Amino acid sequence: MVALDYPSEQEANELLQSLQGIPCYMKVGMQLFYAAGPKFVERLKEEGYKVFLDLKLHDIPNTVKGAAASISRLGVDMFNVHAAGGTRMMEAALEGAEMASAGARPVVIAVTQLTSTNERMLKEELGIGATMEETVVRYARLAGKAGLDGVVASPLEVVRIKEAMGKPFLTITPGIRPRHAAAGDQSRVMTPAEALNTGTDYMVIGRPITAQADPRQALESIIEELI
Ligand SMILES: O=c1ccn([C@@H]2O[C@H](COP(=O)(O)O)[C@@H](O)[C@H]2O)c(=O)[nH]1
Repeated sequence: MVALDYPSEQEANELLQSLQGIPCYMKVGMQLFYAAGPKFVERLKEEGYKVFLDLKLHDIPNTVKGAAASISRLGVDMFNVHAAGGTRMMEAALEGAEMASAGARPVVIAVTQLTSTNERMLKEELGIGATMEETVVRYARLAGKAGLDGVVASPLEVVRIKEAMGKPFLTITPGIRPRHAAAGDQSRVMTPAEALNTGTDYMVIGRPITAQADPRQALESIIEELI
């Protein structure tokens, strides 16, 4: 999955042009969605892209249900909520998605702990006494209980999530960094090859592709590393 983190539709278009013909999911996050709006998402779908709308819903259940319905009407393939919203909120997301989709609803997943969070932040800032792995697995269990299809986590937690939830429960993993790439604000990272070995279902990759002088070449070299 390529993270289209751009401030405008025009810049996203340039990236789409440069990656033409390479089959990958396009992830639209808050930056681009708030700039380009639902129309851009609809256009991606019309052009045949698989779309993950990464808006990380987190609100009271009734509001999330409505937002999930609006998102589902855009025809996206996947969207997410924060597991920290609790099981009732996650169930409401699913209800909204089902209500708005005739037949196949989008895949609905939950963010566990952001991949920018490290163990120190977990303990000292968030006041969570459990380890990162325990916390992520706890959120994965909540998401599974609510009927969601999977979670967003770092590749470091995939093996434990799959052990706890079974293989069909999806893992979507940002925090992917090729060996010489800067980690930036990401704390829990793995290389693409290491992440593949964990059995993750989808890798989300942004700046190691989008911030490079030649994004196509950057993506091709990541794919080569994986085959
Ligand atoms: O825990 C999370 C949840 C979402 N993300 C998103 O993934 C991409 C990662 O981009 P990079 O440039 O490869 O760091 C970005 O859109 C985040 O919003 C995440 O990183 N961690």
